[in-house]
Amino acid sequence: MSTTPPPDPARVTRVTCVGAGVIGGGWVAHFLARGYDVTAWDPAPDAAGKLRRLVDAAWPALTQLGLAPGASRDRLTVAETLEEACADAQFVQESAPEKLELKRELLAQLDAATPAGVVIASSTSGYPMTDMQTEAADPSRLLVGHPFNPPYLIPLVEVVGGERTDRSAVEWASRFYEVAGKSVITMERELPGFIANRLQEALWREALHMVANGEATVKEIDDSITEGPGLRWAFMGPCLTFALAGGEGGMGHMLDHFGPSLKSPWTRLEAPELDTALRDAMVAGCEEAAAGRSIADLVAERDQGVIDVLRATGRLPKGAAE
Ligand SMILES: NC(=O)C1=CN([C@@H]2O[C@H](COP(=O)(O)OP(=O)(O)OC[C@H]3O[C@@H](n4cnc5c(N)ncnc54)[C@H](O)[C@@H]3O)[C@@H](O)[C@H]2O)C=CC1
Ligand SMILES: C[N+](C)(C)CC(=O)CC(=O)[O-]
Repeated sequence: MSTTPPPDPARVTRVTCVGAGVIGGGWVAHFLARGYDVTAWDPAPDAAGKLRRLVDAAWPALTQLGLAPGASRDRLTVAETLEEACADAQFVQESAPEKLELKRELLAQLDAATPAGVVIASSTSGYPMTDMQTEAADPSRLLVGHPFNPPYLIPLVEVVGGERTDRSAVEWASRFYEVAGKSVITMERELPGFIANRLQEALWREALHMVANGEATVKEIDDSITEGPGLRWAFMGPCLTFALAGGEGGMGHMLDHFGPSLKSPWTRLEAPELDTALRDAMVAGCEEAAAGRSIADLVAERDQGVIDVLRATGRLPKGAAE
């Protein structure tokens, strides 16, 4: 780790976001709404216009949630080069495409361009930092800060370092994200898919299986969650809700009762083949489930839904309009 200490997490005013697609753009919107100066860089020729459209689409939801004092879309700068974007960064969030080689090279470039001691986080949805920090001169400040879509509304960030990450960088990032309004899980060790994606992957694998085998439609799969367990999961996780399935006997009775019958589903599950037929069936199923709503309509519907759930469960950020 560099001997230059990073700034106090509570005193950070400038954040750099590298990669400005769905997630990078979502991070930009989040940090702007929390009152930071944000510099973004993305190599795509149309990146600036796309980013500003994404921030504009997110702003009504963020305004409804309550903006931090001084928060403004005017505090976004789109840099011409990666070096310019990182030159005076106090924190860097990388959200480039999920390709291991690209991440390795990009993180090394970011490390070279960012002031010593400043922490650099990757939004990767699954690569362990140990596999991504191989090319950087100072891997000790590189870590994963895995967000959930959209980062400007879903509170969770999973923070985890790699084998060559300094523990102090992990602690710094966890504290910084908390100050920036996120809900943080700091993981002690690397797990493929971290915690939440590992769970989502199990669900997703079975959804694809059912569509591939013609056992359920996309709409039935989605309705089975939104009309069923999803209602509970917004405020009580899968373990505690299943403890209630054991009645007064709680989790002990639940496991004694249902454990033996779960052995078969736990052991028969395999990865489905993601062939063209399955890809096309998923795309057609989602179009049918969208029932004429555009992606922009669905984004607005999702954003309002998340805000309503946060409000209903008493988790609106401080200062949000009731
Ligand atoms: N889409 C999602 O729901 C989530 C994605 N993530 C992670 O976030 C990261 C970004 O994913 P998305 O935003 O979905 O992808 P995206 O495809 O929407 O955006 C990626 C952006 O990176 C830019 N880019 C391409 N090469 C680059 C480079 N060398 N340096 C910097 N930027 C570059 C592209 O122009 C594009 O704007 C990935 O690591 C992904 O795993 C994490 C959580 C959720
Ligand atoms: C689809 N995804 C694996 C990239 C999703 C995530 O990583 C988290 C999320 O937003 O659910």
